[in-house]
Amino acid sequence: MTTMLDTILATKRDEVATRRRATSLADLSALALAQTPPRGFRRALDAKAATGYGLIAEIKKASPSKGLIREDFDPPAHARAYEAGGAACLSVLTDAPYFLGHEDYLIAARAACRLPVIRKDFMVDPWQVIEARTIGADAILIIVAALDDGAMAEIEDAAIGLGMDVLVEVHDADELDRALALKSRLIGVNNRNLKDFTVDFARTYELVGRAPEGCTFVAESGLTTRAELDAMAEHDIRCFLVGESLMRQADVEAATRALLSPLPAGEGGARAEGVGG
Ligand SMILES: O=P(O)(O)OC[C@@H](O)[C@@H](O)c1c[nH]c2ccccc12
Repeated sequence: MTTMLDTILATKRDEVATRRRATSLADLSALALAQTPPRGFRRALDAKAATGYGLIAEIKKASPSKGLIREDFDPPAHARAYEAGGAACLSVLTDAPYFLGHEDYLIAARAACRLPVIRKDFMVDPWQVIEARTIGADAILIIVAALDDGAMAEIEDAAIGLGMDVLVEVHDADELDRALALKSRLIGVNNRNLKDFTVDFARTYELVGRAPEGCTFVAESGLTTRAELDAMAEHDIRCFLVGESLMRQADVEAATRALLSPLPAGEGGARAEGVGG
């Protein structure tokens, strides 16, 4: 069966082949090395998680499963709102065909704030990692389901060589084992199955217990309310990647703050109001 992920990856391979013809590796590498150094992505996330929740807030215009998410899409304004609301890091979708993303959105968002930024795209070739650095990305995503072990290691080494962090995304125990054979200890569990788009928080709960000490563990996708984050925290998960539910709010800054702010004293067991959920 051809899955959505297969389709996206096939398109991505064609796109990368075209881009590779337009710019030589030497030129691209020179551009990457001329950038200011990466902002520490994992460091920023861990710092926030030490005293609260570490949020990777995503700038996302549309998705294959949801269509258009944000009509008045404004990456620099969203970046400033996320930063003011207390996010640790940004994620910016750059895939155009399926997510209506663009490299320029990442450039504009990063320039508008001081947060580290992950390029959220489908990496199939180390060439894309160098390209990500030329637009300023501080981190990249490796989707374990999309790559064989050799390709994952090559892509990770390219990122490490440029001083970038790598978020390694898994959705089952086999993928987690393959992720842990890499060097990065920043692991994301995608609650959304990229093959059929179903969301299941149980995935995160199952896998967090299998991650060794010293991992930064990020729950990704489908998160909407403060109560959901608090439930995850009971399983020791303190880092989250949230896109759609924040992007649908008129006041992104207030919604981000509401998601992250501590519960008022005395409300211990009762859950605070969520955003949009
Ligand atoms: O918008 P959501 O449901 O909050 O999810 C954000 C993020 O986890 C999701 O966009 C995502 C996770 N992994 C990905 C891989 C590719 C594209 C997108 C994603």
